[in-house]
Amino acid sequence: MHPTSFCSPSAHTASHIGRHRLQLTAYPPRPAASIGCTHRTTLRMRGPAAFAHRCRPSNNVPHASRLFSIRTLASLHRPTTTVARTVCYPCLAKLRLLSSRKTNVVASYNAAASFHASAAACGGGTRTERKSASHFRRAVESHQGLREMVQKPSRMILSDTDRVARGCARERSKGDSWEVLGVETGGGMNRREFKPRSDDKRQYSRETLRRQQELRESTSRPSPSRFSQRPVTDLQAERRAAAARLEEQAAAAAAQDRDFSNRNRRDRDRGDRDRGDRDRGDREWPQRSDRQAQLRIPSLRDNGPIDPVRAERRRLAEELDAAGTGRLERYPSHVRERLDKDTDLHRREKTIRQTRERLDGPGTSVSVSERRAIARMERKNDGDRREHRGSKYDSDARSSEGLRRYRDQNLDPIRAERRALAEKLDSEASERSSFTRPPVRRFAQMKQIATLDHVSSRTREITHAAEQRFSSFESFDLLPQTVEALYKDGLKGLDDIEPTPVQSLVIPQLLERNPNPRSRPVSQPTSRDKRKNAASAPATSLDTDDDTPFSDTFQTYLVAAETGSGKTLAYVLPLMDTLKRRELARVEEEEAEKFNARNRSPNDLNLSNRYMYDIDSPPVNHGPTISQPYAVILVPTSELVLQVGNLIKKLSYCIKLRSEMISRDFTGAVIRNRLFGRTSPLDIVVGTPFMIDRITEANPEMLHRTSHIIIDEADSLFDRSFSPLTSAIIPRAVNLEKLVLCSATIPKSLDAYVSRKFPNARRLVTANLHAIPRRVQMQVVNVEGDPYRGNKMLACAALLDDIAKDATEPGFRKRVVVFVNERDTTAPLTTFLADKGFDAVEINRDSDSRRVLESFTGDKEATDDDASASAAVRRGSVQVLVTTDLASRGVDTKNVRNVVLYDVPYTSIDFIHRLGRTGRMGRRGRAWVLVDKGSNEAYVKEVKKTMHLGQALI
Ligand SMILES: Nc1ncnc2c1ncn2[C@@H]1O[C@H](COP(=O)(O)OP(=O)(O)OP(=O)(O)O)[C@@H](O)[C@H]1O
Repeated sequence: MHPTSFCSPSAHTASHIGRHRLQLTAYPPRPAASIGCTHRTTLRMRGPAAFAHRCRPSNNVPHASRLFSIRTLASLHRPTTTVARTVCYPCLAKLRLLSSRKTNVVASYNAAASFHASAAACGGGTRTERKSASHFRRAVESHQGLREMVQKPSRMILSDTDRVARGCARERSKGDSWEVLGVETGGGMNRREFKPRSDDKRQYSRETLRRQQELRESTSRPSPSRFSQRPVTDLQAERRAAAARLEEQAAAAAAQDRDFSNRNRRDRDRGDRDRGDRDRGDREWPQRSDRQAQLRIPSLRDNGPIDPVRAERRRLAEELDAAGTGRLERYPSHVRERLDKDTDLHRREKTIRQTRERLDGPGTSVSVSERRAIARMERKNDGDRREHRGSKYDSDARSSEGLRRYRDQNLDPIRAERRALAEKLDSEASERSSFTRPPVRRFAQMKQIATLDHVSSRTREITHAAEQRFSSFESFDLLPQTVEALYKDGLKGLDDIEPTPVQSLVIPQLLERNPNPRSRPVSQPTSRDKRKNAASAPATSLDTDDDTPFSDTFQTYLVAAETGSGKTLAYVLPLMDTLKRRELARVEEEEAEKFNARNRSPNDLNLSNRYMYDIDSPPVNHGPTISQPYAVILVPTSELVLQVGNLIKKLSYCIKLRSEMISRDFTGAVIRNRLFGRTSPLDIVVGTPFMIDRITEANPEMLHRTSHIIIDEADSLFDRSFSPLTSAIIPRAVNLEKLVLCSATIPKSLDAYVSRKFPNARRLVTANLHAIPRRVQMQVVNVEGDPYRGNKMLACAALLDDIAKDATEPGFRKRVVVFVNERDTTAPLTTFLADKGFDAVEINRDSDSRRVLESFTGDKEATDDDASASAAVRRGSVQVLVTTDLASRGVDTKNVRNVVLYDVPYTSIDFIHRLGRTGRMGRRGRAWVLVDKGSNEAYVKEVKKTMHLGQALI
């Protein structure tokens, strides 16, 4: 800013100032504020000589001269009692400057005045003004403070009188005097209040003190437990505390040292050099080495968790140091001897070389005795060298470098030992690959309701490596028809199909290449067996204390991967492939038998026709027999039966297998037709535990040929409500070979149950298990404040309206799933939303969920609505599904981008499953959580933070 903008002096100012040479008095409490001026200045003086001077903006007296005249008047009367009311910023700054420099104040005043005066002249002016300008330049050059001001003009400086007037500071009367509160300069962004400097200083020092205090407190906290999982800063704090302790010790030792030397000096001064006294002093004062031992840096092992490799290293080094101080103060005698000898040899050789050089030099006369001495030295050296021959000493060692290396490697046992240990530790550390800290569990609210099992980072690392191995479905050992079925029907319409992590991990494990697995004879169960089975059928649930493990005649797998990661195909593909291989093997066997029968020799025929009149007894009709599927897939709901059953049916078309679905969606007649009296054998049955349990309870033989049971959504099917049914089905499959438990979450209860009942189960979990993908964005909406004031339904409707309006998914009907906690909420919420113009449907046990879900799981519907459509039309184009957790598990809502959690889920498990309905298979998704005063907002925020960090929920 040009200086003219903050003052309007004239030649009069300079001359005026030049005439009056007054001494500026410093005012101790507020030196700057108490001597300034403004365009509206009032001076008040205490006592009988009270005086007031008022200077209005309209006043023609220039700025600097006013300043000066005020000072003149003030100093003529009683300067120490003068209190100016307000001060404009440039003057304040200058006067601060001046008052802080007590030397030659008059000259400085002149400089300040000329600074004002010449500022106007810079833009051209009268001769006097130009003269002032040169004066000003000189003044600025000589005056550091002014130079700074010119170089850095303040943005807060006022330019015209109106704003100056507006910028006058607020005032407050205090007794009979006026107190300067500060100077306000302008409004808007430039508004700022200047306080007297001394206050700033005090404030600053208080703040600094507070920070220092905090730092001291934090550094002197006790060492944390290894498992308290506090962030790294704690470790740093402890290190600092250790360092502080050390410093204290050092200071104490230094004080003792000083004390000791003072005492010695006193002794010396006293002339007391008696040996006895000195001995006494030595006895009192520990030896130096002991003191050093006392001051040894304490190991950081004692101060919380550090990298174990480093800790071990440090410990060993300390041990060695301690051993070295006591045992080997210097090298052992034999080492010392050897070293001395080496050094002697080296020295002698040097002397010989120098003498020889001297002898060979021109005109040198050497005495006989000298020649003899050299010859003696040479002989001795030769002898020493011969002595060393065969030892490790070689010519290389004669050079200083070689000697050092030789000492390092062979002679210094401490260093050698240290080096060996360091190498050992390094190799051990590299074997252990990398040290990974356990995941930081910093979330208190989540901890309180922690339900999920902890998967170690080591397991995650291993599985992550396994997930990377397969880049295409062809690289698995699948039958060609299986791969073809996948491309043509399973993932129809998708390009660049690659196995997902869970598929890479699971398919190779579940695939079976041996077409002739062990077969066990299946006997028809007697009524006694049935009774026994019924009695032994465990009514186990996750909570029962029945710890009897299931039979270990089959392999158990626990497969867990994040939602929407393709778990269904991960178990369906290897299952169908295995069944197809077995069928092909059976067909081959039968053909071979037929072939053998055709080619039997006549003798064999005679033998078989020996009893030619024997006839087979006619078949006894026992009524229709139940089909015995090779595999059974259990899922919790009839919606999932449809979803999984349809996928298998699609794949079966190419692979040529037979599959059926059984759920309450089908009538009894349909189910009977599907299971009884079939002409062709059944390969796969998909059903709910309820239906399969009822059928197999009456007809246990249905499962006698079953070699594979797959339990999808295993955490649900082993919970309190389903577990008795599920656990009863497993033992009925007497020929079971593989049991696969599949889930997106492993609750602690499931983990404990699997460990108890299937101790040999193999766990196949993906690296990202229990983590909600970052591609799902979650927002928390607090409905308590304006404009909703606790009206959650209104907040939900407003949210849906926003979704309807936004520019996402152009050209398609948007789909939103709204999750509620209680079944009773679905109906009123759906009605409310429908009243507001949304196309809202609910799904509960009584509604036709099949039709409803189809519209949410199918492909996206196109819409003609454009941005200019009315609000009602836009709302109508958003499909809203209001549901409980019924639709939160397994339902493949792959085209849903928006999920609203109307209620905060009770557990992390529900969070994962509900949010898992969006952002499936690498797609993006959005989620909103509505919180009111009854919800645990802190918990929701922790979940959000965890999602943001990409960590697993707990
Ligand atoms: N390799 C693949 N490439 C592309 N899409 C796939 C692949 N595997 C599966 N999908 C598709 O991903 C979607 C989700 O699959 P699926 O339902 O099996 O997930 P999920 O892990 O069982 O989910 P949830 O835990 O919610 O039950 C399905 O639409 C499926 O067709």
